[in-house]
Amino acid sequence: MDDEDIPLAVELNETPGDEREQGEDDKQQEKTTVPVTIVTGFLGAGKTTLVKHILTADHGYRIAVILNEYGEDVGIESSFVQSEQGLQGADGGWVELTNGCMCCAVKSDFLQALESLLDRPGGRAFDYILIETSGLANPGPIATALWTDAELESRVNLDGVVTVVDAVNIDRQLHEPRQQGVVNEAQLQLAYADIVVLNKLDLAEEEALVRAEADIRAINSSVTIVRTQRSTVDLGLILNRNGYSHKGDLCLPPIAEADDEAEAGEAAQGRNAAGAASTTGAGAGTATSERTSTAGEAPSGRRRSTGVSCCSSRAHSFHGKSGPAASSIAAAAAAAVAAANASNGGGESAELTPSDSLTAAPPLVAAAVAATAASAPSSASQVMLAPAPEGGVPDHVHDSQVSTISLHCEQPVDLDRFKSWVDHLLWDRESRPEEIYRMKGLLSVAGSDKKHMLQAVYELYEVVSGPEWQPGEARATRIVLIGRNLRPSAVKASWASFLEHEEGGKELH
Ligand SMILES: Nc1nc2c(ncn2[C@@H]2O[C@H](COP(=O)(O)OP(=O)(O)OP(=O)(O)O)[C@@H](O)[C@H]2O)c(=O)[nH]1
Repeated sequence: MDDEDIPLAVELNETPGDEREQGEDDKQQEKTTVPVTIVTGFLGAGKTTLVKHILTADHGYRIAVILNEYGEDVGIESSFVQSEQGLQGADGGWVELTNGCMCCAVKSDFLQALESLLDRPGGRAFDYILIETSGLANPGPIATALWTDAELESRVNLDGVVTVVDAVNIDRQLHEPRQQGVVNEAQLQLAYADIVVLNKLDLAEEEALVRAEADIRAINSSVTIVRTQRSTVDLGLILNRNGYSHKGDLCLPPIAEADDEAEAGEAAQGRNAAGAASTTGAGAGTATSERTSTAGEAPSGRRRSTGVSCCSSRAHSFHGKSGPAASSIAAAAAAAVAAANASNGGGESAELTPSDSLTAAPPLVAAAVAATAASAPSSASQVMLAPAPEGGVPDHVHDSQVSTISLHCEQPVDLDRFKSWVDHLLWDRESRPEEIYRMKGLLSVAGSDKKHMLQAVYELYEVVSGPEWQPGEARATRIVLIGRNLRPSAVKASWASFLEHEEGGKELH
């Protein structure tokens, strides 16, 4: 034997009989079950872009995709996915795409969608399942459920967790402190990752990419990281990883087995999908957006404010604390983070308190969408979002909470005016408390028969035109905003004022 060869402690052909039988049983079971990959990642990282890539790539699989959609507005993005892929007919929420793949958009109940998929008449006419979580979701509960639900487990096998990371924004996302007892979701998503797709290479400097990789490894040192643009990843790296094929020898942090924890996770999942996943600590966020009236052009042709500074700070470590009521899922994430702490040895950064991230959900701020048109201003000069009143955030928004606001109108919008409205909303932030993480919208644009899609991630946004509206399809504009310190009345008032000047009067929902 060459000196450099590492001797094997156990010869490969010496596997004891029992173990071999067990291994064969496992393999047999895997053959008869359908692999499931969970695609997670923070808001706007590129999860849906990855799903679209998978749905259109030449892999020969018939893939069923369960897409997450925000709160009340199921359908904004899936409407585009379906139109791009060709719609063949809907069945119980499931839509068959022309390439043999299927997709279904749900608000939060992934497991119910999974069951409905597995129970479809005609059997399992697909050989792979993808589940895309909400950008604010902790992927732990769904991973846990796939492991612990006996009924499901006999029909599917968890193949892996793919976490998509926005290379431009990961720094601020990871270092946003949360209220005591709540784990930052971006950190959890990394803690559970088997593979990280470090996306948006075209927008990030090499230095930022290296920093991002170091931060990712500080949380999850064993994860594989692949750099991508437009989430275009070699599918061999993310599908059929068999990451969980040897039970009891997980490459993930250990996952809870108790039913009650799965239920707690379900609650958390629903809460997240409803758009009010967590509360955050005061003063959170390192995002900086200088006030500017000049739009710059991002490399992709997107609009962004010229004064935006991304990836401005680098924290050197995370401080894990475990608490008495720690769920094992939270503890698992904490363990991953704590391991990073140990290796980093301290330093200044956000406080992380992972002890009870899955305990009682905070009050849903989504209810804030109940703000009424009565608060709408009457003059065009008030289209702008008002600054925060003296003394900080108004009382109807709890400080630092993440929430969702939905906007809607029936009449077509003027595209240029709409963009000006978005410019203002995202860029003119001086003295306003709102921090908008994400916007998505399906637009009905005046003078166009095509659907338009608004996509915004922090300050960067684009509006792209897509397929034509189908005959009989209700043309309307729907927008969702997710962010922190959102003041529904101010946002709704701004929207109402924008609509007031659109032809056909205004309509506010
Ligand atoms: N420039 C650039 N834009 C990208 C890249 N990947 C995705 N995007 C854009 O980023 C925006 C968000 O992408 P999505 O795939 O919708 O992100 P997501 O993670 O599904 O977002 P949520 O569902 O809101 O959490 C879209 O406008 C994409 O076109 C990339 O590599 N480069």
